[in-house]
Amino acid sequence: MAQKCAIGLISAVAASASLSKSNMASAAADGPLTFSGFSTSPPPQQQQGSGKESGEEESDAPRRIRNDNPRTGSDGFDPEALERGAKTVKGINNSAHAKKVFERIKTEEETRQAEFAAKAKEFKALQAQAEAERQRVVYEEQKKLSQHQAQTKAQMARYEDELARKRMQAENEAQRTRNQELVRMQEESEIRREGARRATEEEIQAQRRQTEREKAEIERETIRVKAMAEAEGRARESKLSEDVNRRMLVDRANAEREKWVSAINTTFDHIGGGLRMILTDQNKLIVAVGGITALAAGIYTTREGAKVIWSYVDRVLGQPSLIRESSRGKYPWSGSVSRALATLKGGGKESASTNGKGFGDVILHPSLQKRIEQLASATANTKSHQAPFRNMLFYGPPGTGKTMAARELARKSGLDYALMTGGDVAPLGAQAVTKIHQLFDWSKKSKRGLLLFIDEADAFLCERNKTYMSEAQRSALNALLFRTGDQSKDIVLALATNRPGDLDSAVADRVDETLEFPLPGEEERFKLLNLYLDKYITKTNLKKPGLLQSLFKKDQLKIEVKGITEDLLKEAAAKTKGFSGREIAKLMASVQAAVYGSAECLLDANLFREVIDYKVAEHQQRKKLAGTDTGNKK
Ligand SMILES: Nc1ncnc2c1ncn2[C@@H]1O[C@H](COP(=O)(O)OP(=O)(O)OP(=O)(O)O)[C@@H](O)[C@H]1O
Repeated sequence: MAQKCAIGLISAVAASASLSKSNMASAAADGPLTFSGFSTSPPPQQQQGSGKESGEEESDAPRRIRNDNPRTGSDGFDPEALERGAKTVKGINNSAHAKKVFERIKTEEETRQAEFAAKAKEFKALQAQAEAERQRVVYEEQKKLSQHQAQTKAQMARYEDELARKRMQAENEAQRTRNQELVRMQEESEIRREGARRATEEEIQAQRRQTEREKAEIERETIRVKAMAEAEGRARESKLSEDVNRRMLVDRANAEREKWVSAINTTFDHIGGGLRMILTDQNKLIVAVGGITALAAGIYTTREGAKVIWSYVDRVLGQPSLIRESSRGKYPWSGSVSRALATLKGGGKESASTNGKGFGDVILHPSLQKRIEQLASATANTKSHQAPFRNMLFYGPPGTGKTMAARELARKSGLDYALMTGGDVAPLGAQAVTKIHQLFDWSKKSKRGLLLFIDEADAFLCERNKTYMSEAQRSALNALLFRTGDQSKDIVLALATNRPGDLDSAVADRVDETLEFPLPGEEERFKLLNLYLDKYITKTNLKKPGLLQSLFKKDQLKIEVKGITEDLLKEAAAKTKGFSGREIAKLMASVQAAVYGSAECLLDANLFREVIDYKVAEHQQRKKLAGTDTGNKK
């Protein structure tokens, strides 16, 4: 029995020990270790803080009795618990169901052990979970940290980039400012250099101009002196030859006079004898007086009758007085006579200017020339188709070839042409209207059709309400407007003016084609210079002297031409900018005069240049004067 009891006690102690062990394990997990079963002196705060645990233990373990006065030995061991255990064991031992109790206790103990194992497992799972959680948190923290670090790094990079950009901008700005400063300095130095260059150039040019002016002055003076000397020489020469001629003439006249005196004396001797015979015979006297009277009356009557008949013929068939020039000639037959003479002269061949090809001696801009040619062929076709003619207006500066072009147009179109000047109408006064009608009647008689060219048309056909226009002039204009009211199949009206704006609006309304004649361009000036060089210099050498010239005058001077090249003519064409065709023709006439004025009758490059320069200076001067004039008028 005692043995059993001991065993029970031992197992109780073991159970307590195992309980204490499991308690220790749980306490290790939960917090500070509690040893409620065999606690010697539990710390007061632990007892207070673990109230619930002690409560739980109260429900699970046998109830413990509070010992306020523990009997502890010198070594600190309190045997009371052991005693209590022994008592309990004794109680259990005394019980009839001790075995059952033990078994129950064992079962409970096993259950509790299992529970503890489950709890430990659960605890381990929780611990693993907590570990995983901790790891996740650590990972997240690390992730956040790395993100933060990456952000910081990116910010740092951005900031550095920003700084670098700003630094670069600042550097660029500084560089640009430096460059601008440099450019400004360069520009200033360039301007200074340019100013100095210009000043030098202007000085050189002024000097050159001064030299040229002096040279031109000297040249002009030389030409003047030369011309004067030449003129003086010629005058002296002609005076000498005049004296010789006069003497010869006097001798010849004396001889003639003597011849005539002797002839008259002989005649008078005969007449005196005859008269004496008549006067002595009365019958003969009567016959002689009657015969002489009848002869005088016959002569007078014939002369007066012829005058009357001629004036009638002239009025009916003759050319109106307003016409200055005409291809028809003064009388209807004179056109064909002159044409026949021309044919005979030319041996049946037509000259280059009248052969229908080319454009005669008129040099025009190619486009204008083409237009005139087209107009000529259109006019020719108009006539052949019996359609009405188209009137034309030529306008442009003076001396640009308007009249010449009108003549060529008429020639090419196969029409007759007649030329009148607007300025001739005003002096006719009250006669003007009759003359205009006469002119149109005469024009209508042309079988080939007639191109009536009115030069300086603005003098006659200007605006009708101008105050200075006379009544006669207004009537003449009205007469012309009346005659040109309808489109004509006989007359082409070609008007030429330098001031197209002055024409009466009714006149402008009658115009179908308007052609502008501008000043010749460089190419045209070159051609004009060539043409007039040919006309005034080269061809004069080929001209045969006339009969009178060969009888009475000494041999014509031959002009020698040296060094007048195409380049020289081109140079002259460039210099003569602003010259009209007429001015160029006159310029070449001046060249001819200068050649005749020279001792050797030689035209070389120097003389040619001299005259050109002189004429160009003259032209500039004239233009300047005209400018001042117009300025003053304004
Ligand atoms: N285009 C030209 N081609 C050849 N010679 C010309 C030309 N223009 C003018 N001339 C010369 O000038 C002279 C005058 O020409 P024209 O009478 O045709 O001029 P215009 O224009 O009718 O002048 P204006 O308006 O003064 O009457 C001609 O005789 C000729 O020597």
